[in-house]
Amino acid sequence: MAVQDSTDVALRGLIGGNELVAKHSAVNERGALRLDPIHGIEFRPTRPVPHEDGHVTEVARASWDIIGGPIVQVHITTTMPGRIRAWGLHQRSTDRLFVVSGLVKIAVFDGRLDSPTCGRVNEFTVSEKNPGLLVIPPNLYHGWKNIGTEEAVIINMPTSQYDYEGPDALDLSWDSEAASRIVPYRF
Ligand SMILES: Cc1cn([C@H]2C[C@H](O)[C@@H](COP(=O)(O)OP(=O)(O)O[C@H]3O[C@H](C)C(=O)[C@H](O)[C@H]3O)O2)c(=O)[nH]c1=O
Repeated sequence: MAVQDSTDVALRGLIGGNELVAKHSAVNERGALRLDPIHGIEFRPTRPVPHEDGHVTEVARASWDIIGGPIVQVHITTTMPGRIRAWGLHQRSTDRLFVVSGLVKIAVFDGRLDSPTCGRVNEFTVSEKNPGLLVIPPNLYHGWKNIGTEEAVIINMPTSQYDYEGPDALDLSWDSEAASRIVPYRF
């Protein structure tokens, strides 16, 4: 009884201090993502299709609403284990990201003052076991961390071609003092 009492006191202490948190799933009972999306963000989970020698995973199809426009560039960017690439922001281009391999935590912050979801953060943990196409419209801070043990391979199909003379790519270093003031998210 004495043990129970002291456990109870310890629990109350933790709950009061917000240390003890409920372990929510990334999906709901129907398997859909449990997430309030940032205005303009879309995620289309993809089911790998088994065949006699492996799997086919669709990355993009012109018929999907989420694609939103023609594919003008496709590139692969990789991230080494433990590395963080953040925060990027495009003023005109939309990113269309697909994690081909590796385990990646992608975070997006809506700092757009005129957005109905201003201030919101979305987090997506994606991998070859949880694949999907993530569309990130312009003017959202975004980035990711490779939380796996292998080099992560990510396909991007931005809606504009990379402009060598005037890149539409702003960078706010994730470990800068400014980032800690502006973006309420820590990897
Ligand atoms: C897209 C592109 C880039 N580059 C050069 C420019 C930079 O010196 C270097 C890395 O560029 P960037 O960080 O834009 O590339 P990504 O790794 O694809 O960036 C991605 O991760 C970050 C976090 C984001 O914020 C971007 O939105 C996201 O696309 O490659 C080229 O030479 N050609 C190209 O087509």
